[in-house]
Amino acid sequence: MLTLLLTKAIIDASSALLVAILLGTFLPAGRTPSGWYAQLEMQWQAFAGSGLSALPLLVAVLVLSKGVVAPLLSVARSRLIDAWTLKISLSIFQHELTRPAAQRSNTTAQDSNVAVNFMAPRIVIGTLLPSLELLTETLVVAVLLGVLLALEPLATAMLLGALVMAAVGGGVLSARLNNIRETRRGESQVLMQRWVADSISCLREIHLYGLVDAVLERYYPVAKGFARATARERTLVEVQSPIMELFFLMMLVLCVSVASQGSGQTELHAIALFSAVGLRLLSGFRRVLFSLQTLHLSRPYFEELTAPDSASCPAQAPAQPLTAPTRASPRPVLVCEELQYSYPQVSHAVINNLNLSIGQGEWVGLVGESGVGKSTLVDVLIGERQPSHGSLQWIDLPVEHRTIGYAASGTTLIPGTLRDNVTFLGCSTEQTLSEALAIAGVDVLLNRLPQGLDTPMDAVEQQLSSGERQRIGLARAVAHAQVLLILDEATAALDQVSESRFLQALRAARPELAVVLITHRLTALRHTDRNMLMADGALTDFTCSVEPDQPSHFAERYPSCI
Ligand SMILES: Nc1ncnc2c1ncn2[C@@H]1O[C@H](COP(=O)(O)OP(=O)(O)OP(=O)(O)O)[C@@H](O)[C@H]1O
Repeated sequence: MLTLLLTKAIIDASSALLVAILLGTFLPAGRTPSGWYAQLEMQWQAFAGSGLSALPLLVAVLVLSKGVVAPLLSVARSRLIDAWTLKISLSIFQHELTRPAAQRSNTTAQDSNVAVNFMAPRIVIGTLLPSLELLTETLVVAVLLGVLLALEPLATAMLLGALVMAAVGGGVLSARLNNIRETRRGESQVLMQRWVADSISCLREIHLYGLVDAVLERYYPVAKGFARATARERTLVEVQSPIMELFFLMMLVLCVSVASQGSGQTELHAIALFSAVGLRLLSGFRRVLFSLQTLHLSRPYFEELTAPDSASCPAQAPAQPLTAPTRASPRPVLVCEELQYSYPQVSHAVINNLNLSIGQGEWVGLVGESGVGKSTLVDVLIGERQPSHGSLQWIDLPVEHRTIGYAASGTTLIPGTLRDNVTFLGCSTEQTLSEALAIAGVDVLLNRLPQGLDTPMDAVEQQLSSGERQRIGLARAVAHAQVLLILDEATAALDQVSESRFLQALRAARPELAVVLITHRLTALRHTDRNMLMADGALTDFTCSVEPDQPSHFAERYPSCI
């Protein structure tokens, strides 16, 4: 990259000199013979032969370098940026996907965290590149300018005239290019942002179902499209820049040649030389400012990237040794003993001395006041958070987390079809898929969709009710659950009859499945085998005879749970 930039800077600087020489050829014959330009001209004649006119050659070299070579170098540079953007984007996304919950900030997917990550590739590219450019271009321009300033004083309204003309022409060109790039880049930008935001909203599912690689694979073409669009945008800008400079220089040539006719001035060539190099200086300053701006913008992101805890993901905790089950019947699949968990920077433990055993096919209801720690417990159960104390043992499970299905109250739909959203980039069989759809009651929605399972969700997402959306989330969880299904207020958007139907259908179709049902709704507890109440970080057995028409018992005892 540095070589490319240096080559381009040298081409630009040489072009400026070439223009100055070209301008010299238009000047009146009465220029000072001892002047530096006359000396230069003599040397050229000695080198090229007196009969050979330098003019066509100089014009050809100038047009070739500014009009062809410089844009080509810009295209090559954009290709490199393309590769960088893609690589940085993927690594940031992978980092975000694999970072343990404890290291994640509290911001949600829609918040600045994602926005910062999304902006990162552009910020990084926009920072590194101008910094390198500064290095090469300001060096060349500063040297040239120093020499020319020593030779001649500043002058001329002609330069201003040329600048005005270039600015007007450039404004028109920029407006047209802006329109083109805005529409092309906008699409991939929206899709990429959506992928990152949605994936971060679904992190629990992605981790549980072991889908980090699958998500990255799907994200790859999106990121590639974005990288290409970004590179294309930069290419347009970069190609525009030398063309604009050429335009400006041509204007300058015109102005000087017209003004010098019969004027008798002898040093116009110096003005021209100064102007040509001055142009480079102007663009150099512009890039210095741009670089400073982007460095300023990107500083918070670099600080986050270089923070000690973001360097890498710690290795997954080794599997706990299997011990004898503590309950004989039903056969336990999960046993937790004396679990403890505190959030960083929070003094009290959200989970404190918590014991829980879940048997195969057993349904456990989990109730408790809002904010008591139910979702935190789920995070600990599914391995998103590591307990600070106690043991958590999965019995006889070869791959401990991929056998758990999980659904929460909110369902994030990922870009793709309904099928993609239920299989969730995994490889569920048609039978598992249709069974999950039927249990969750998505089959009704399915009949309404124009392309059935292959209907792109983008097209119909706005038309889905919150209950229909939740059914898709439930189907996703059921399709992935093999041993345990965790429903964290996952039926809250369904009416009670629909919720009851779903739970009955689930029990009938998947009797082997253990279920943890977290709910604030009393009637759901009719479907569980036993219930636990969470309070002060621990669980206590909770028995209540809950009838649909007699909710008062539970409500009176624990009014805040309803
Ligand atoms: N990332 C976090 N950092 C610090 N504290 C947190 C974090 N996430 C949750 N908490 C706090 O931990 C406690 C338990 O939160 P949790 O979401 O587990 O409760 P909950 O029982 O699931 O609540 P609800 O029924 O409202 O969903 C709350 O006091 C909450 O403010």
